[in-house]
Order: sequence, then structure tokens, then C-alpha cells
Amino acid sequence: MMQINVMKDYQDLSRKAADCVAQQIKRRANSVIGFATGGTPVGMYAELIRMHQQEGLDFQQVTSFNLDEYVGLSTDHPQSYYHFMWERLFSQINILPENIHVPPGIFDDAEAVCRQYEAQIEQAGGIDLQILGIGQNGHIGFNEPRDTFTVSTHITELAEKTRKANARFFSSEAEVPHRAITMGIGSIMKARSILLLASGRSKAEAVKQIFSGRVDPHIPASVLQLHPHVMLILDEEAASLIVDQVPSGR
Ligand SMILES: O=P(O)(O)OC[C@H]1O[C@](O)(CO)[C@@H](O)[C@@H]1O
Repeated sequence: MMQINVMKDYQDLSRKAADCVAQQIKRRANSVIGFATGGTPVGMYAELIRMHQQEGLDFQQVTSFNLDEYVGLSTDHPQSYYHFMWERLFSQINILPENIHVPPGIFDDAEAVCRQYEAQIEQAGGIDLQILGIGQNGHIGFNEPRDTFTVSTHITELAEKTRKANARFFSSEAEVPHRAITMGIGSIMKARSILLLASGRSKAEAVKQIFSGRVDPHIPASVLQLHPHVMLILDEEAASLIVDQVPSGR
């Protein structure tokens, strides 16, 4: 079932998303949470930090798995997703470093690290709540539009649209890595529940395509139609092309 929440603006979206994560952790202190990077969840992370500092939201028993990482960037590279997560969330809450998992950007044996990441998720008991953003081209994690879905963690070539969209975090587009390591569509779909966040007009088309009625690997997020527990948290701009899908009296 897909539940859709349309919030007034980015701030409300961030608060609602943080509330969902907090509820999960309060229900089960040792929850396994799948975190996402990109601009969209930044407000949610700020709100989670506030909840930790002011309301005692406790991450001590939480385990985290991030969706993806750029190939070639080390954990201390300022644009690595490890660094992003450390700065935006992990360094400011009481999650234990040994419970943090981000796919490595530097490795010798790609197959081995991908297999190991899947095994670590399984050993942790699977992901309870997976946070997702969405690319303008409908990607989730770094699962780009392709002719087929890739099931498990893998190395992928980034789409030009993605490299352009993410160039804003680097000093030039040339610096954006060409490859990434990402959880697969199957890894994401195994999560017990999924929270997808989208903000702004630039995401409206991708959000609309989730509801195409077809599951199409050229629109990776369309696979979410098959998941039993998905919640979309959108702001009004991101929801602007799906008004007919949203129940009235939201
Ligand atoms: O939130 P943003 O910055 O628009 O990014 C959207 C998506 O793109 C990625 O950053 C990957 O390009 C995802 O991690 C994210 O969900």
C-alpha cells in the first residue's frame, strides 16, 4: 500500500519524515534504518539531531545502512557520502560507530564488497525502515534507468543527468565520479517499510512516474508500487502533477 502525505513546504516535510523515523526507533530501540544522502533528507537529519538533543531520542542501539557511495572517494573525502552522513547526522547523535554502514568507495574486489554489504544487512536482521530520495530521472539509491533492474548491491555507471544534478556539491562537473556502489532494487525492496521524500518542482515528473501503473526499470522508482508498506512524503511542488492520486482532505 502506498500512503501519500503532501506537506505545505520543505520544513513540514522534514519534520514529518523525522517523526516517522523517531516513531520507528521508539517502537523498536534496535531498529535497522536505511539512510539516504542528497539534498532532500538534510532537513530531516537536522530535525533528528534536534530530537536527540532536546527530547532524548536515543540512537544507541540503532544500526544504519546507507544506500550508496561514489566509487573512488574515501570516507574522509568532503564529497563522499560517508563524510556527508558523518557531518549531517552521525557525529551529532549517539549512534555507535560500529553500527554505521556505508558502502565503501575504495576497494580492490568489487564483487566481494558488494556481497559483504548484502551479508551485513542480512546479519543485522534486514532493514526496518528505508529512507529514499528520488532522482529527477526516477532513480532510487543510484539505481539508474536501465533495461533491467539490478537486484543486489552493485557497481553502477552514473547517468549524465545524475552527474549534472550532483555537480552542485562539487567544484565542477568534471569532478563528479562516473561510478557508484549502490544497494540494488532487491535490497531496497526487502526493507520492511519505505519512506520516500521528494521536494520541489524538479521532482514532480519523477514522482508522477511512480504511479505510471507499470513497473518499468527505465523508471526505477516505479517498482515501489509493488511494495506493501511505502509512505511518500512530498511537498506541494513535488506533488503538483499527482493531485488526482492524493485523497481529498489530506
Ligand atoms: O535529494 P537530491 O539531492 O535531489 O538527490 C536525489 C537522489 O539522488 C541521490 O543523491 C543520488 O544521486 C540519491 O542519493 C538521492 O536520493
